Amino acid sequence: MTTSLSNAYKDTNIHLNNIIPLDFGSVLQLPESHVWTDDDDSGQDRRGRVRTCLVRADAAASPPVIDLRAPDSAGLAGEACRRWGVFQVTNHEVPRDLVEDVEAHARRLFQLPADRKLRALRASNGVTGYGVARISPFFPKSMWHEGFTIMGSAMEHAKLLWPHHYQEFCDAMDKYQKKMKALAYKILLVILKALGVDEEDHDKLASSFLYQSDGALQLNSYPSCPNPSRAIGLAPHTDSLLLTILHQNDTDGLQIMQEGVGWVPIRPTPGALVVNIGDLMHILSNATFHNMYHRVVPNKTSHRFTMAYFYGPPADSVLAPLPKLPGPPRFRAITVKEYIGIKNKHLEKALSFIQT
Ligand SMILES: C=C1C[C@]23C[C@@]1(O)CC[C@H]2[C@@]12CCC[C@@](C)(C(=O)O1)[C@H]2[C@@H]3C(=O)O
Ligand SMILES: O=C(O)CCC(=O)C(=O)O
Ligand SMILES: [Fe+2]
Repeated sequence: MTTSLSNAYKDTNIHLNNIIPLDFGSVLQLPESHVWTDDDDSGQDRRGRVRTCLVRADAAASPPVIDLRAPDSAGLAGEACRRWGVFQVTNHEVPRDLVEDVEAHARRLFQLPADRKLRALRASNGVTGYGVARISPFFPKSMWHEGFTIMGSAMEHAKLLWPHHYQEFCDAMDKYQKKMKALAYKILLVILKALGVDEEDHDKLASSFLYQSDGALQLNSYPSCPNPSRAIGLAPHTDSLLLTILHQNDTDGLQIMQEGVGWVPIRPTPGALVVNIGDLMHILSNATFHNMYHRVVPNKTSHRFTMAYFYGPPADSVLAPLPKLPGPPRFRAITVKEYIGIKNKHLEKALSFIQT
């Protein structure tokens, strides 16, 4: 029997219940707790600096936008994963009105008064509900961000937010997670193909844990910020699982670190979804695919809303570099739960603990 993905995050040593998001609606100035300097965002690693190396959008090449119906989508995705660790997809078959509906629900949620949102605060050892990003304890300053995490049904926390009117929210989240799961599976197949896993192998691997992957949905809000050049929306990090599918509203903010170049913005492209490679896919690809190191910066005048769907195998699955790949394996085999445990202790250094 497999253990669900949520199990990988339960009872870890991250305790967030004493860190709560700021009441963004009530502040006119950037509080000292949210002022970042170049040293504050380095976390466990010095690849990132707050603002000093943002490249102009037009000065750098950008990750590609790939049409999922194109016959060469696997080749293009493979190239993008090797070079960037991220690409955008169109023709993904997620209806535009569903995306808009979920975004509208997210807006409604984050616009609730602070005391109402705190009713749904994530429990100290829990995974779901309202609160700050899980990476918060690794950084000395607070982020200009609030989030709401869902795994499966959102009912438990939605009832606390809207005691009589939670059903519509839950239905929209269910519908969106179903669509995301199907899309993530489709993209997983495209990426595996790019790694040389062909259809024949799929039959052999049909019962593999990879194909039993599931997801978590994170609604993110980055309110407009009185002094965005000194604040951070989401501190630099990599996502831990196989891949993440992100919808961003029309407000810029997401940036990826490209070695030797700097922070490159990933601008919202109408109708496209951003797909990025996480740590587990980096392991599976024997480090040939980048696990995208990224951050979010806030905006002076507009409010950024995003929906991130994190996709990964059951907690007790064992992951290792795919055997077909050339070269000696660069990582030892590890369960998803063990990896998340290491990440929750060591953040960006986690991979170095499992290098061979
Ligand atoms: C399934 C998940 C991935 C995530 C932890 C979570 O339970 C939901 C939030 C996700 C997030 C978003 C911000 C960065 C990140 C590293 C974090 O701390 O929370 C990711 C987590 C992850 O990729 O492990
Ligand atoms: O909101 C964004 O643009 C990115 C969100 C993100 O990186 C995350 O939730 O892990
Ligand atoms: Fe992320």
